[in-house]
Amino acid sequence: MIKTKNLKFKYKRGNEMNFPDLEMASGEQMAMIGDSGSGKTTLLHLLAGILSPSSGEIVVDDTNICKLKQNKLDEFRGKNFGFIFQKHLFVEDISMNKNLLIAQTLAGGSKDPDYVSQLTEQLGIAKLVNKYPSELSQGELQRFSVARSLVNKPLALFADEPTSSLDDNNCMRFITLLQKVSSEHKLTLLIATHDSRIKKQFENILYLKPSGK
Ligand SMILES: Nc1ncnc2c1ncn2[C@@H]1O[C@H](COP(=O)(O)OP(=O)(O)OP(=O)(O)O)[C@@H](O)[C@H]1O
Repeated sequence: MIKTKNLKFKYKRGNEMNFPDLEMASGEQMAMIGDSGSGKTTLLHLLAGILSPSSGEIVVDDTNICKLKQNKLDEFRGKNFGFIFQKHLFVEDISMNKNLLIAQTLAGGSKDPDYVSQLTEQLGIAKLVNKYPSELSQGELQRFSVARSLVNKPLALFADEPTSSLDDNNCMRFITLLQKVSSEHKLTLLIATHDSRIKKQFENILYLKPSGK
């Protein structure tokens, strides 16, 4: 469960943003829609504990993450959240398999090659694990991004504009993949987007108005 209350945030040189309260049950899927500048990335970063709110609460299951000290917050984030961004950044001079394995150790856990194999099988990229990032297509890298977001068995997956550079077919294919992964792994899924094609794929939508109000 992810729940926010009276969340406010202000960048050093910006206006205060007020965010609508959010409540997502475990495994729920939601799209966050808003124009450019409405605060989608900011809200995702607040939920993920990358930014701290100026006031308000963010509760994930029984933990108010705003009250965690930095090292505990980093640990909580690594264990419980997966991220997918528009650009898929991987370490260029190691194989995809190693990229996935370091994502496990960076989050403070130990390497679990069996789970990595299981995920790459499930996502149809098992044959590509010994390739390097520069040898893969954007679509393949995107699947590896999904694999990487799942390697630590998170509770929630946050995706920031994951489809804005995709054509219609690939957009729908990717959203369907994220929804399938979310259902199979019982992951809470929140996708931030201004891509109107995504809207009809979700029953639950959080609308952000400019400046978060
Ligand atoms: N580091 C920063 N310092 C100051 N203002 C910022 C910073 N990052 C974002 N902003 C401002 O905060 C507001 C919300 O930005 P945010 O990136 O969250 O919006 P968004 O809805 O994700 O936009 P987009 O769809 O264009 O990615 C915008 O007005 C933006 O200019």
